[in-house]
Amino acid sequence: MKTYNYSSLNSEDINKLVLRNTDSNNAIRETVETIIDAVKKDGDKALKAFALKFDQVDLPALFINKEEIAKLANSIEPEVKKAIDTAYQNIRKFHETQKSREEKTETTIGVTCWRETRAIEKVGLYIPGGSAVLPSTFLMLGIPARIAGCKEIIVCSPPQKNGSINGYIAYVAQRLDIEKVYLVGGAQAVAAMAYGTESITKVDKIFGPGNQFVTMAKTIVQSTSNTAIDMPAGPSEVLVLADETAIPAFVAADLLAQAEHGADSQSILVSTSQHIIDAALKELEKQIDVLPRKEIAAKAMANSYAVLVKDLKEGMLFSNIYAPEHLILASENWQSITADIVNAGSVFLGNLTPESAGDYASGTNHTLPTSAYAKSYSGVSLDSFVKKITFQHISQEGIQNLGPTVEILAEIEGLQAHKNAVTVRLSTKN
Ligand SMILES: NC(=O)c1ccc[n+]([C@@H]2O[C@H](COP(=O)([O-])OP(=O)(O)OC[C@H]3O[C@@H](n4cnc5c(N)ncnc54)[C@H](O)[C@@H]3O)[C@@H](O)[C@H]2O)c1
Ligand SMILES: N[C@H](CO)Cc1c[nH]c[nH+]1
Ligand SMILES: [Zn+2]
Repeated sequence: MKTYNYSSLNSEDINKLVLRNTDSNNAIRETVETIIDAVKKDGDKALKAFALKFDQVDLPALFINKEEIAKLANSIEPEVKKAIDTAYQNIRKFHETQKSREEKTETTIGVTCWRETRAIEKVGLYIPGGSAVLPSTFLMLGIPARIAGCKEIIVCSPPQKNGSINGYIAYVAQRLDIEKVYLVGGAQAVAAMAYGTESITKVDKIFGPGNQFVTMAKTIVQSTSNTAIDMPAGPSEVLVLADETAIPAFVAADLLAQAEHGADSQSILVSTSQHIIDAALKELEKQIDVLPRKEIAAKAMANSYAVLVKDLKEGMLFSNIYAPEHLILASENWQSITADIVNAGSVFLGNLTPESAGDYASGTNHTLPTSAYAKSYSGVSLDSFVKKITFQHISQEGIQNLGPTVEILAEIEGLQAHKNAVTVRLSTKN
């Protein structure tokens, strides 16, 4: 892994360094556009053809129904059920705290304004299942969707080689009371949920992470259909900011945890200490050797780097430009620097807080913005599944009070009909 010295980098170097290798990938865009067009034209037939092409599965049916879900869910080990239940409870507890109720405000005499929350009616959840099946992502998306009260929840996940879903996905589906899981992956799943097919309902908003094909498809459909997306949540990434109080074995483990997601993942180490960088890289060589997904992790690490900085403040400057999906503060001094965090999807504080805890079971959501989108997007939360509608009521006293102001403003914009809508009320006493 290459090490850069922050003091010898100019701003152009830094801007190049923080670019993800997934950015502006025209080949992927072309592939995805072709897939979207085929789904729009041929619906379910295209979905089956893509399952054969990309997942090597000849699907007799496009979905697994409730009875099949129950059978598969029954087959899983009791200790896994217990672990899923624990994660479910913690994620539910944290997301329940996000329910908010806003006060009504009288902005001026007789004029009352407020907002009310309504669930998005139809949502589509994408559960990745290419190189690893992620039931944890199903929990992260399904729990807030249920708390919000979404009426229809469509779930798509790539078919496994046996043309089904695994028992862990089925158990989560059962816990969330999901009727069907569609055996559709990749860009074609996103297109199906954005445009609808014979068997998949068009949804109002699509949620979920995925590989470059999934993320590109989400980016395209949000501007070509009236279906919204949560955010671009692509290949996983982590930035570990470590000082001399970091523990090299922990740092190495955290870098590898995100690297094993995919060859296009990225793990960045920023440290105030050359000794910590050297020791963490040595540890990494040891730890990577025993990983079942070591080839994938090695490719991701080849696409990663370290940066030597003079202190935590300088490290945070770099981190804010990189805007990582996950930021780990591997330091006993983490309290001294949290106020400087501006851009990050989710933050893990101190040497004993592994990022994996947030991936699975601490309670926070693991569906997070990647590729520097943490500069402008938040991760998935209860808010992602609701809309906030504004309301207002104006009384007799209120229209007399506010009306003249509206009349003047409408006048200067040359919008006479707007002005009249007030004037007719001012002249009519109820
Ligand atoms: N940002 C987040 O919050 C977050 C959370 C979890 C996972 N992730 C990321 O999600 C990703 C999951 O990726 P994955 O590949 O394992 O699963 P995936 O489900 O996203 O993608 C698998 C699908 O991709 C399609 N595909 C594969 N090769 C293709 C090709 N050549 N052309 C067109 N389509 C093709 C297939 O339809 C396949 O079913 C990883 O990169 C992981 O890092 C991100
Ligand atoms: N780290 C991923 C988000 O980038 C989420 C995940 C799911 N399973 C394990 N990890
Ligand atoms: Zn992970």
